[in-house]
Amino acid sequence: MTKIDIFSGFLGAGKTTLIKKLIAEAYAGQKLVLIENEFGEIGIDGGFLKEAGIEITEMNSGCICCSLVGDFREALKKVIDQYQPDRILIEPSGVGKLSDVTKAVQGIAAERDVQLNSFVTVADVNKVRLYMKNFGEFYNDQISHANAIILSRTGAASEDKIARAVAIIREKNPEATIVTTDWNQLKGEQIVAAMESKRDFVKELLEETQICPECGHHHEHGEECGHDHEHKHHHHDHDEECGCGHDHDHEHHHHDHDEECGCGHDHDHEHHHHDHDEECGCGHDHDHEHHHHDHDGECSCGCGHDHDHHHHHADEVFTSWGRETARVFTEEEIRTALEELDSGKYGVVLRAKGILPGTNGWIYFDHVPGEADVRGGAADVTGRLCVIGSKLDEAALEQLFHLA
Ligand SMILES: Nc1nc2c(ncn2[C@@H]2O[C@H](COP(=O)(O)OP(=O)(O)OP(=O)(O)O)[C@@H](O)[C@H]2O)c(=O)[nH]1
Repeated sequence: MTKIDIFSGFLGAGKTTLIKKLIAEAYAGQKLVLIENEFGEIGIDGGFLKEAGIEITEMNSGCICCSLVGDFREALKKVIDQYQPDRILIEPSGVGKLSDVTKAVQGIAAERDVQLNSFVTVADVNKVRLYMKNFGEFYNDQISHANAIILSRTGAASEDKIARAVAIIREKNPEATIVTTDWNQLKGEQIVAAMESKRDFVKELLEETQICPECGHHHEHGEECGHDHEHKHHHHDHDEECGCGHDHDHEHHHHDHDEECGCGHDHDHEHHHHDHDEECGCGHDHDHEHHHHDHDGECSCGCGHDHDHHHHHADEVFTSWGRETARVFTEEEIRTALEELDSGKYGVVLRAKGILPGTNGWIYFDHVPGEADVRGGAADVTGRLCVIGSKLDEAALEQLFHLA
């Protein structure tokens, strides 16, 4: 039996950072395979764990949920047959839709002995609102399909910022565990436990005090309840309890997705039809009040493609620019270039990373809007850099990095 864990999350959210932590602290001693799908043509993350004996399958030049979906299934099967690992960690590209990835993985369950263990989304606490607004089609899919959402960068965020991020995430996903604590304060095992199950404090307390959750009376251990609890209203979808506190007979054994409960309370059925308030994802701030693009109308999203209503593939909205180069850079040059990326002159830059020869040793860098990390590292076979975003101006990027 191989467990499969999916780590989704938008560009630069912290997926790789989290996976590294879990491998070091929680998965020690297990036979692991990591399947990484980078959106950019040039794989840069690969290699970081090779020394640690982790098997890595890199899938670049496309999205495992769009153009590479067939290849992805084959790669999964091959990895299972070849290594019989305890766990397969899947890191989809930052612009992959989690629902597409889980579908692809579910297809495997019929053919191989696998357990779909967790679907996690890593979200940068500082960017939840922005990305939801500008890239909602992709972002909200990742948020709403996760069984746990792990916020990154909370160590430096205010209590208020964290609370606001949680509130808007909750609108899209009422069920998931949301990890709000700074990862540095948590052991890998604690994060894995949160990914795999949701703690229900009410249930735990009731069990501890031996209060019957059905009738609210105290029963001695092992004692039958004796009350007539035939009103089991398993009729809010997905085992959801009504929670409205009324003793009403739920005869209507199943609310369909859009059907109102009728008990007059505001139950949030949002997870049945997220589509309504989803953004187009093309990066424009337009209000989609009436469900997406009109069915028989032209697509108004402005991306100029003749595509299926409200379903963009990542490569219709996002592009990547990458180069391999032997050019030697100064650290100063890199820092200045990364600052420039936020100016808007190069398109909407969402992520940049690189490993480049430098005048004082090799330079490694990571960039997300408003945040650049430039550091030293080991020499590589050649220099590589990659920029991902929407409406990138490639000629301007070439000039910025003096690669024209
Ligand atoms: N301070 C801080 N930095 C973080 C945290 N998580 C990620 N980062 C930084 O953010 C950058 C991107 O992190 P990655 O782990 O590479 O993000 P990713 O989601 O794998 O990114 P993609 O490669 O775009 O898929 C790196 O510079 C990390 O060091 C965090 O919790 N706190």
